[in-house]
Amino acid sequence: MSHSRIAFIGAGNMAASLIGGLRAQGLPADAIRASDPGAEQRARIAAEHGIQVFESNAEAIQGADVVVLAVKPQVMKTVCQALAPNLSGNPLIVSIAAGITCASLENWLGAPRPIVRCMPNTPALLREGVSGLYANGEVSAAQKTLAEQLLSAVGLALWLEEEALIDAVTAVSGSGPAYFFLLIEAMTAAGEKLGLPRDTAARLTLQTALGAARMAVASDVDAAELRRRVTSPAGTTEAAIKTFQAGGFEALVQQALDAAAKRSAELAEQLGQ
Ligand SMILES: NC(=O)C1=CN([C@@H]2O[C@H](COP(=O)(O)OP(=O)(O)OC[C@H]3O[C@@H](n4cnc5c(N)ncnc54)[C@H](O)[C@@H]3O)[C@@H](O)[C@H]2O)C=CC1
Ligand SMILES: O=C(O)[C@@H]1CCC=N1
Repeated sequence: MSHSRIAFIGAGNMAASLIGGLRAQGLPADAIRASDPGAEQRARIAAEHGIQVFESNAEAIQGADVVVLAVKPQVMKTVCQALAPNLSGNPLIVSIAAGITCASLENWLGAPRPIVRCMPNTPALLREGVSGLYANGEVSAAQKTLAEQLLSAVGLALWLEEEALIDAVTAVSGSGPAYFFLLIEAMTAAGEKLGLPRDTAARLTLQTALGAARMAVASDVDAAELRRRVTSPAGTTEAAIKTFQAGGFEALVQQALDAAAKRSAELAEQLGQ
């Protein structure tokens, strides 16, 4: 990574997280460029990270070893078709867009190209993200290492053998932070209904979420065993868990993730044309 030049197309939230992670890992500012039509985004990212910014995508990719596509899925086709004639030196293309396949990218970029498709998540902002990565057949071993270094700058990076599994990764971890936020919202509201001041209910919930996640990550036993250790026979936890299970909690989680994975595949179908 130390000698690679990286260009970001789109300087929004995910690009800012990735650039922050790369800078924190010691990649020099002059190795990173970014382009965005938004003057505000350009000014913010330049001020925050000291990198060179461009209004023109074509200018930003000059001399790049890695081009990171960090625009919304809906504009990806237009962006790629405009980039295609300006790509020289066959850089590694890294796409973080939800629901855009390697086949669509290859089609829009106009030639077989080394492409790594990733699904990161927003905790990347705190370098606590996790990403699933898939490399097409054109990607060299050195380029795979580059992509992995890029995504591991903001968290855990896990390779996938099949591109279709990106839909499952999107369902589990891409959208996943929102499920935990929903549980945090619901537990805070329930604590308030039980009589706690809102702020106390929120702080109890948040620290419990953090503590439970840290315990589960650090532990050498699985989550089911950790749950059993909290659950005294005929105690309070058992009363709550039985209520979750009577309401079909596990089946509901499966249905929710099935819906997310299905939507990811549908988006690929719709946006890939
Ligand atoms: N937010 C999330 O939880 C996740 C997002 N992603 C993917 O990351 C990608 C970026 O998402 P965010 O950073 O959240 O969006 P964002 O809206 O913050 O950033 C996108 C940026 O692209 C810029 N842009 C628009 N048209 C452009 C063009 N023609 N050329 C260059 N830049 C252009 C916009 O001005 C904006 O700054 C999306 O494809 C999304 O699917 C992936 C995983 C999780
Ligand atoms: O909701 C979405 O479609 C995107 C993809 C993963 C997280 N946000």
